[in-house]
Amino acid sequence: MAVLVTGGAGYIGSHMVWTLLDAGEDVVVVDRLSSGFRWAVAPAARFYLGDAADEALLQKIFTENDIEAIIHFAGSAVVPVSITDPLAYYENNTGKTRSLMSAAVKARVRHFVFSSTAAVYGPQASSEPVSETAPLHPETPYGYSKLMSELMLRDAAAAYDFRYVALRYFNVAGADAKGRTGQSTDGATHLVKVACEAALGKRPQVDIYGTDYPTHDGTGVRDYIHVTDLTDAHLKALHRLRGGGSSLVANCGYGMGYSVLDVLNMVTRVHGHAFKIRMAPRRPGDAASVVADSSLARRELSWTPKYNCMETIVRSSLDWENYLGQRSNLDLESTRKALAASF
Ligand SMILES: NC(=O)c1ccc[n+]([C@@H]2O[C@H](COP(=O)([O-])OP(=O)(O)OC[C@H]3O[C@@H](n4cnc5c(N)ncnc54)[C@H](O)[C@@H]3O)[C@@H](O)[C@H]2O)c1
Ligand SMILES: O=c1ccn([C@@H]2O[C@H](COP(=O)(O)OP(=O)(O)O[C@H]3O[C@H](CO)[C@@H](O)[C@H](O)[C@H]3O)[C@@H](O)[C@H]2O)c(=O)[nH]1
Repeated sequence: MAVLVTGGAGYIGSHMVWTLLDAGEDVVVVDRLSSGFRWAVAPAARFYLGDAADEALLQKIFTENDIEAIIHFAGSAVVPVSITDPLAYYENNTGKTRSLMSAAVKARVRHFVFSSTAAVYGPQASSEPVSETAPLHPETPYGYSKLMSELMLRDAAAAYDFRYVALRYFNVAGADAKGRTGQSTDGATHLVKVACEAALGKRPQVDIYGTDYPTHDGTGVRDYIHVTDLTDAHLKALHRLRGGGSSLVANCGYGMGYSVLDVLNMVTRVHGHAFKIRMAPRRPGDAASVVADSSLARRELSWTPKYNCMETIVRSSLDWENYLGQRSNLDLESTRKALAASF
């Protein structure tokens, strides 16, 4: 029996593949490499290049492998782009999730774990910490594209022999403790990645988007979760579904809020050198503070985070950024091309 990981060449998906392999699972990946990298996929996983909604490709994957569960990461994840190009987000995040679910139901794949997001709550999430029963008012097409997928999962589970766990991620950061993978996307917008790049001289500075929020220092507060704790929650979700547990929607965060300045100070401290910081206006769609009530995931999934420490998150991110810097762009590019040519 194998687990199909869609988007397994991306940031979170590539960590999921290692978490599954470390747990002795048989892993199959499908990824179209729009933002992921072939070299990021652990060699022991079987890789299919293509779209996670391509019916013929999925049919081939289901025929060639005994897929028992799907963990679905493939999607578009840059929130501001979802505002300028909403239809692309509804297509890739909602329409293609529907196609994948339909193929799963037809092939009798009964277990599905889905990448959802804290963005489903919207800006009123400021009354912290936010639990799963909070009103769902996404501020962006990205949040709606994920919420609509959650609703499809709910209805599919009511109608078919199909169960799911949707995990609403808060701010994912950090890299594999063994240095096997990390966040490699060019032009990333996530704060921890941006700050690590600036610390290592890959960017001229970090802009702080808003200094007048009603938070302890005026900058935005978020709940940063280490990517390996997140993938461990997915593994626990898989165990729940296999054990006959009911479908579940649960937050994944630590319940600890850090401001932008807190994060930048930690990067400076761990790195050992200051880097340039610039005050900038608020970014559209940003909430003042978003912190998880994660008691449901801890209870229902028996999930106990192991890396819930900002210093650990930042250290692993800096280690990965250093590693990327040591491998020249040429090296990464030629690895990528050579692998792509082999398909
Ligand atoms: N990073 C975060 O903070 C965060 C927070 C909440 C939710 N999420 C969700 O988690 C998932 C993974 O995010 P990530 O940060 O790893 O992003 P990522 O861009 O690094 O990974 C996405 C992967 O999916 C692939 N992909 C995209 N569309 C595809 C398609 N139609 N078919 C096949 N492959 C496709 C990309 O090539 C990439 O490898 C996304 O669904 C995202 O919305 C991320
Ligand atoms: O260069 C930067 C980048 C970010 N920020 C601030 O840092 C905080 C975190 O921003 P970012 O890392 O971009 O994450 P979010 O906008 O909070 O969104 C993330 O977290 C959401 C869940 O809460 C996910 O759904 C999204 O995919 C993911 O991008 C916010 O206050 C931003 O305004 C800056 O000040 N400067």
